[in-house]
Amino acid sequence: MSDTCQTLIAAAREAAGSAYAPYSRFHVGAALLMADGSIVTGANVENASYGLSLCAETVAVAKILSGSRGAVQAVAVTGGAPGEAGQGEHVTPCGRCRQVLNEIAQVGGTDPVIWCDGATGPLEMRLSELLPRAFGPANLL
Ligand SMILES: O=c1ccn([C@H]2C[C@H](O)[C@@H](CO)O2)c(=O)[nH]1
Ligand SMILES: [Zn+2]
Repeated sequence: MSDTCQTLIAAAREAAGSAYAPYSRFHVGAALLMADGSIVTGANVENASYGLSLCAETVAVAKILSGSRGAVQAVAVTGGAPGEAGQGEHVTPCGRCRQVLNEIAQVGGTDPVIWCDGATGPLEMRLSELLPRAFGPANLL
């Protein structure tokens, strides 16, 4: 595993510790590596009206697009029971988060590497592999 992957997964696991997930008790953390070397993290934020819950990746993307709007080079995602992120199955971004992540890819002109944390080691793929033929600005009039 590269140092970058290790660092980003560690940041995602730490972020998972800040999850507000009293309903699913599934704590997710996301860490996004910016082109300037900084790391932006997010954790899932649930709601008693379950459908209003926000995924960790979406929280992190909202931070970026409402702030610096820098280019994202890599993303790490992890999840699990409290204190056990990364100790189970690989956690891949849900369908909605793939589309949300595609927006930062458009803004930064990148195709970020996505590292999905899991007990057997991280899965690595590009956003374009997770979301082929994505809907984007080119589809709009
Ligand atoms: O990519 C994902 C998938 C799920 N979750 C959250 C949503 C919900 O709070 C909990 C269980 O689905 O995990 C994320 O944060 N990211
Ligand atoms: Zn999601």
